[in-house]
Amino acid sequence: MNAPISKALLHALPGARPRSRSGGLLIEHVSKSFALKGERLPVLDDISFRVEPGEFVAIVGASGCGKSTLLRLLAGLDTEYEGRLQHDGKDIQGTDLNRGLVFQDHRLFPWLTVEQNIALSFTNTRVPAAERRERVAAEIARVGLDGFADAFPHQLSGGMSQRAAIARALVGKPDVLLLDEPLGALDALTRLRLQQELRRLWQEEGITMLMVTHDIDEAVYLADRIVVLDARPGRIRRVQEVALPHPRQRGQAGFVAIRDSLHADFSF
Ligand SMILES: Nc1ncnc2c1ncn2[C@@H]1O[C@H](COP(=O)(O)OP(=O)(O)OP(=O)(O)O)[C@@H](O)[C@H]1O
Repeated sequence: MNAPISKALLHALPGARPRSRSGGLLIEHVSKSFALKGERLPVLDDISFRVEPGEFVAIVGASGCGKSTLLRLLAGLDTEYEGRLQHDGKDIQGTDLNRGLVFQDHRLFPWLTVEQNIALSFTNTRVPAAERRERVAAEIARVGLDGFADAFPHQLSGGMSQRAAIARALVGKPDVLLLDEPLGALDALTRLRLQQELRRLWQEEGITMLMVTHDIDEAVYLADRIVVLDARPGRIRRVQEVALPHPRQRGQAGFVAIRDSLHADFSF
């Protein structure tokens, strides 16, 4: 009989992570337009792709091609669109704690502490107070903010604020994290550090991640697949597979080749 692989050993294997059974997303023939000065402005045109449970997918594309719009639709923040959006086979009809959302700006309330900001995710839920406290403390520890539960946002660095925002999304135990340029406002070193932490979180928890980023290097470092969008209206140009083991080495030939081919998509 084979000995069971310990969790620690499983995580030591390059690219290995717990197999997820939930957290699949279906985006099928999705189109979206906005009304602007009495005219329809088409923003997304016939977008179709799947995100498998536990997969890390990045979306890249020129400014204004509709990346954030697509993420907002998947979050359930906007329900006016054509086509079909499903999470684990169910139509997305509004926001759900099962789909955590992290934005570029942390959106923490300045008058609330880190702990209180994270606990806000439980608004309108029936989670008992003791369990709330326990889960908030666990997430604070998980994102490395031990000792800062009672700090206010102005007492945190940019990176710490983003960690708090990630903890707020995680406390609902989502099986999907929707990340809209979550590291875009950080300095280069903090950004590299948080990229590693996001990767570790993804590998350890098996949460499906769908991340919008302007940073091609970041997309190649993290994602299994990269969806490249064209602009006006947003259409899928191509989907790039990244079959490289983790942790990825940015100077490695395979990494550089994929990064260069993506850069070529955006050279004019
Ligand atoms: N509520 C809105 N009403 C009207 N137009 C909108 C609205 N939200 C977005 N748009 C338009 O939709 C287009 C896509 O916007 P979106 O923010 O999704 O792009 P993006 O790819 O995320 O851009 P960026 O990379 O610059 O963040 C833009 O032309 C924008 O002006």
